[in-house]
Amino acid sequence: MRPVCVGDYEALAREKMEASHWEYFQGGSGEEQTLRANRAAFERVFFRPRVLVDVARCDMSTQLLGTPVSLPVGIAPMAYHCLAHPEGEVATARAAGAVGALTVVSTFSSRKLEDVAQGAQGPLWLQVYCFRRREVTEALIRRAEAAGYKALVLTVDTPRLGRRERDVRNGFSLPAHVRAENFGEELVAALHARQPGASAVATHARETIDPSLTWESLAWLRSITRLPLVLKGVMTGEDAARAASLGIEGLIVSNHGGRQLDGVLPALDALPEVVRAVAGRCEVLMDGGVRRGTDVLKALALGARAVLVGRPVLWGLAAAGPEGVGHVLSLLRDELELAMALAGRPSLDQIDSSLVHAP
Ligand SMILES: Cc1cc2nc3c(=O)[nH]c(=O)nc-3n(C[C@H](O)[C@H](O)[C@H](O)COP(=O)(O)O)c2cc1C
Ligand SMILES: CCCCC(=O)C(=O)O
Repeated sequence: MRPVCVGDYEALAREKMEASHWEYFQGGSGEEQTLRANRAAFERVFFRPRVLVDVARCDMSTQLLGTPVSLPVGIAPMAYHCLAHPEGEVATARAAGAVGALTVVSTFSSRKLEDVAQGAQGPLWLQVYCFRRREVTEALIRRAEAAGYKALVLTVDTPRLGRRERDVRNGFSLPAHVRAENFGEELVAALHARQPGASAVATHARETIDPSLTWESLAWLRSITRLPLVLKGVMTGEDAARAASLGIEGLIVSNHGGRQLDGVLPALDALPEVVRAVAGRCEVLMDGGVRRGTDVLKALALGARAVLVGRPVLWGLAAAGPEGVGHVLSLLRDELELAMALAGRPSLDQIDSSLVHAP
């Protein structure tokens, strides 16, 4: 039977994938406390629906940093889609574009960012990791500008990689046919070096990503690009207020899908304090554990302008290629539309905290 909800794709994807690649996708860090908590947080929030509202038409379209999108659900930046499907990020972005959804492409995409842009009909942002070698980051940003990417998403929760014990046990490394295609050979060789008892992705991150990045470094980023900046991985009101005061255009409340600091608050629980702290000065998105249209509605009610979805997109891609990605996004869109109708909130501007009873 065709999957009826996003979760149905999980088992289908698992059957198609090599076990250690699957574990890289699925895993979190440490005890995976935060990974589980991201999901559990949605179960603690309940709706307060209004009735006798005309819901004959529900409008989900909005703008994200000036980019029109047809739904407030986009694709989170994830490395190495080619582990799921040979067309990788090209297939993902094409499918997202077909439903009018935003795709955030990872620094570590397994297809060149230019090739992803060429195949996509929808809006693209580029996620950036800041390298120790600044010229590598700068060159990446220049290419993103030339290829028409509309914003940069700087990931700030990854000075090093979290310890993902599944990857450590598997001695995870990239197979030869899956490459970090945005970079030349010398920069990515370590990703393919198999070491028992170590994750090659973690070793590589330690060698390449700049762990000394600070708030002061943002001025450098600003000086080399005019694209709007989004910080991904902000989890406190303190950091959110600082970002807003620096004029950062967007924040993504995220704990990296439970893959970085284990024991961090679920992203949904951190959302309200971030929204409060920025007080409308930047656009706030969230990711982590979104698996249902009702999850999207809860995040919007708690102040997110939009959500990003991570692993379910890879499940769709592994199980059924671009059609699978398109189906995952349309399931979320249709579930959100139904939830808005049943909640008596036919447009996004009618969704606010009065819609939820949060603990
Ligand atoms: C396989 C995988 C690879 C990821 N790669 C990146 C990445 O390259 N850059 C980044 O900022 N976040 C990365 N993330 C984190 C996602 O952007 C996102 O924060 C997280 O997956 C959201 O949680 P969810 O998977 O529960 O939806 C990755 C996540 C996964 C599962
Ligand atoms: C160096 C980062 C690798 C991709 C990533 O962010 C992840 O696996 O979560």
